[in-house]
Amino acid sequence: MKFIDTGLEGCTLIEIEPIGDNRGFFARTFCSEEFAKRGLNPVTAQCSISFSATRGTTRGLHFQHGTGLEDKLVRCVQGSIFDVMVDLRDGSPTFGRWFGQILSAENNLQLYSSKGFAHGFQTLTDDCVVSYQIAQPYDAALSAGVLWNDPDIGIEWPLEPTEQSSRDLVFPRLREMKSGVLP
Ligand SMILES: Cc1cn([C@H]2C[C@H](O)[C@@H](COP(=O)(O)OP(=O)(O)O[C@H]3O[C@@H](C)C(=O)[C@@H](O)[C@H]3O)O2)c(=O)[nH]c1=O
Repeated sequence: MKFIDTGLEGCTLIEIEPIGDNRGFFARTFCSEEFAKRGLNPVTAQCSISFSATRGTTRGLHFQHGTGLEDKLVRCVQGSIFDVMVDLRDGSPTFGRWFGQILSAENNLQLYSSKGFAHGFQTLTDDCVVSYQIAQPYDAALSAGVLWNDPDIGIEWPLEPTEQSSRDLVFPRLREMKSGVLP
């Protein structure tokens, strides 16, 4: 696995390194020892997947509050997505900045963010499957979000959204939040 700096401390791009042979390939997508060595949380409390049928489906931007703050590893295992992490950490020198990266079943890239980031993505193909590995359990009571198109964040989404949840459309803007998210 290669660990690649994104310019946002706490957000790391990870390139998996497939070992190919006559059958196909084998690759590690996670290794607790390597994660711990690089300061990434090696705990896995939950693995989840989502399926999005339509290109342009946009999910997020999500985070959990307080004790629910998440360390999250995201991978696209079918199709292709534009994946985004936003730094919401109070006092962070990169507060409010975002990092976006295309993740696909083919490009071998995964995106990791530590506590205090919001996450969202947009599907670039139909029939996308996104896989998550998260260090904390889901807690609906702590689940929160910030508006996907907040102009103060200014994410350059590649497509006009097609499908979104009603909840995602009414999240507050960054400037309406009382404070950022404390890691
Ligand atoms: C995230 C999540 C949702 N749910 C339930 C709540 C709801 O009934 C249904 C769909 O939830 P959502 O609408 O929140 O699903 P979705 O919008 O796909 O939520 C996901 O978005 C991306 C951007 C992330 O970063 C993920 O961590 C997660 O927040 O699944 C769980 O039971 N466990 C979970 O971990």
